[in-house]
Amino acid sequence: MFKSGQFVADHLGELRETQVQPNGVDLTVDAVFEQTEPGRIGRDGKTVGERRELAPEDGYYSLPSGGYIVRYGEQITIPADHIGFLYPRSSLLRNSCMLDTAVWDAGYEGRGEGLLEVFHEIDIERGARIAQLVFADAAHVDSYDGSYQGENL
Ligand SMILES: O=c1ccn([C@H]2C[C@H](O)[C@@H](COP(=O)(O)OP(=O)(O)OP(=O)(O)O)O2)c(=O)[nH]1
Repeated sequence: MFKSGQFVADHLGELRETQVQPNGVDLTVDAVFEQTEPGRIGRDGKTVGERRELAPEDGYYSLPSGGYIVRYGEQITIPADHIGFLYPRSSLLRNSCMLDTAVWDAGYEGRGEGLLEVFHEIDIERGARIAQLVFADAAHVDSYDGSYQGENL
């Protein structure tokens, strides 16, 4: 079963009232990066490629078509017995953009990241809402203890 937006809000850091939605919590964009060097994914390990942080102009990121890594502004905790899913705000889709996300594991804590795909140039204000995080009940073996634990805190 999916949880209410208020339940999700109770597991996040400081939020604006407008971020709490009926079924989840809207996440904001805190930083945008462009990858500059290749990463590497092997059978036993991985590295994340170098990236450079973009500077907003007058508070806005003007993004030409391409792929960007975004860091969310909220401090996230995925509680035990739950799993998190993140969806793009539909206004992104309606503007020819997409946010790609992975599984948010029980026990994860941090300020996570996602891949913003821009198919048509868009202006996004730093701090604007771009995604919605929802929680569902989930059975799990152990809790998240990977290399991204505690990231960006
Ligand atoms: O879109 C997403 C999805 C998840 N996460 C966070 C929460 C998740 O629990 C953690 C690790 O994700 P995953 O398990 O997919 O990472 P991995 O590539 O398997 O690395 P590791 O084995 O170090 O965890 O990253 C994000 O920041 N963005």
